[in-house]
Amino acid sequence: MDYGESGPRKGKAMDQLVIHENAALAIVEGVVAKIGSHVEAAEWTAKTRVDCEGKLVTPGLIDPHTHLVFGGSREHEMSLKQKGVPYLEILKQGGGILSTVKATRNASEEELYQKSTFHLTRMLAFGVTTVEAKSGYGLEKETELKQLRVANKLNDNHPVDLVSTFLGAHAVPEEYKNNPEKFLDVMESLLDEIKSENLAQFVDIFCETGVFSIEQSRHFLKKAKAKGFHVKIHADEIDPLGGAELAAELDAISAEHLVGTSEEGIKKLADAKVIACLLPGTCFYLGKSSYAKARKMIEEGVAVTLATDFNPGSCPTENLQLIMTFAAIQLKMTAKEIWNAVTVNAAHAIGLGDERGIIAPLKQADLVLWNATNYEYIPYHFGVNHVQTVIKKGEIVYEEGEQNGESTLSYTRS
Ligand SMILES: N=CN[C@@H](CCC(=O)O)C(=O)O
Ligand SMILES: [Zn+2]
Repeated sequence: MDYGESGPRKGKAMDQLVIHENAALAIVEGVVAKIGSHVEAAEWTAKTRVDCEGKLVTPGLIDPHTHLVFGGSREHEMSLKQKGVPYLEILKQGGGILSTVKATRNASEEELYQKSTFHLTRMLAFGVTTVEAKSGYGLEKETELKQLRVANKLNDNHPVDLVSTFLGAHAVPEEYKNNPEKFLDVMESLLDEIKSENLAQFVDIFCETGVFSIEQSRHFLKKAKAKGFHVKIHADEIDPLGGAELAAELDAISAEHLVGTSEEGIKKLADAKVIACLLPGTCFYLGKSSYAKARKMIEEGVAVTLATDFNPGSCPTENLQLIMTFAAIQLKMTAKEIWNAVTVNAAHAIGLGDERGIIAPLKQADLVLWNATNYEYIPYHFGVNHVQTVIKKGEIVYEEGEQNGESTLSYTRS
């Protein structure tokens, strides 16, 4: 991808932050109008003032990889995992993704909408103001479109903005288990309708042993590109098949997981300017001992972003702050690299880098006021929520509650 001059941060630039001390900012009509000192701000006229004294304020967090809309849950898989049954074996036996497919097919659009609202509101409480949401638990026309419609409706009604990704190629359903190519043809046949109704901005595929091969993924994603979609790939998550190399070949906007990616694959990602979307929460939850080689990626000049991968199987958490800690401990990323990963680079990974992800004049006023004095504190003190206030397009949409230490949550959208 060509991002021009103001693209994602990479290499040494990933380890730099612009920090304004004792600063104030003015918001007009949902965008940042100016940044000045708190002394200057005393002269500004404002309808509403938010006191941030002594506190950290950052851009709203952006979660660029989630599977937000799904039916059911998979807590019954925990004991299988504990017995050492591998993730792909559970899938092969008709569980895993396929069990969520059954629950999602059986859920009404309204049920999915209510359930996704609950998860999305929790993400907002953790400081997330923009989310990417994938389909992929339908694996048939009706349910895939149902999932995408739910995500689009959430984008219309919920304060958090959503971008949608069509992941119809997430697994081979039982009906096509002996003919995955035919199944991909069916998913390909949905692309025109998805495009014309603007139901998704991206197309993704799970390129993995026992799911879709490199050849099948190349064929499918080329068709999506020909229809005008940007593409993403679940690449090298379990087995190093060469998904990163394919992402580079296809000029994907991002490649996801990349746990087993080779050094050659990393170089190709850097050359092709594919953003590496790393998901350390998934490695943690699958009990893996190896994680994506973030240090090597940053050294080679790959722009890295981080996401929850929120889904009912391999990473059931809405908490992007927790992922920031995993990135520090397991990926050895610095606090500055982590903040760039979950803000500006995440925005670029979902095509919104021009308008959000940093605090600067004319950028969308999506902000988080933290119960912390400095940016290093958030990945350091883990497992709790540090958010005090979330501002979305200049409006307060979440405030930590004061009663009994519990959070209260309010959101309206004008
Ligand atoms: N690996 C493929 N898809 C998801 C998991 C989906 C699931 O297990 O339900 C992922 O990115 O980890
Ligand atoms: Zn995923």
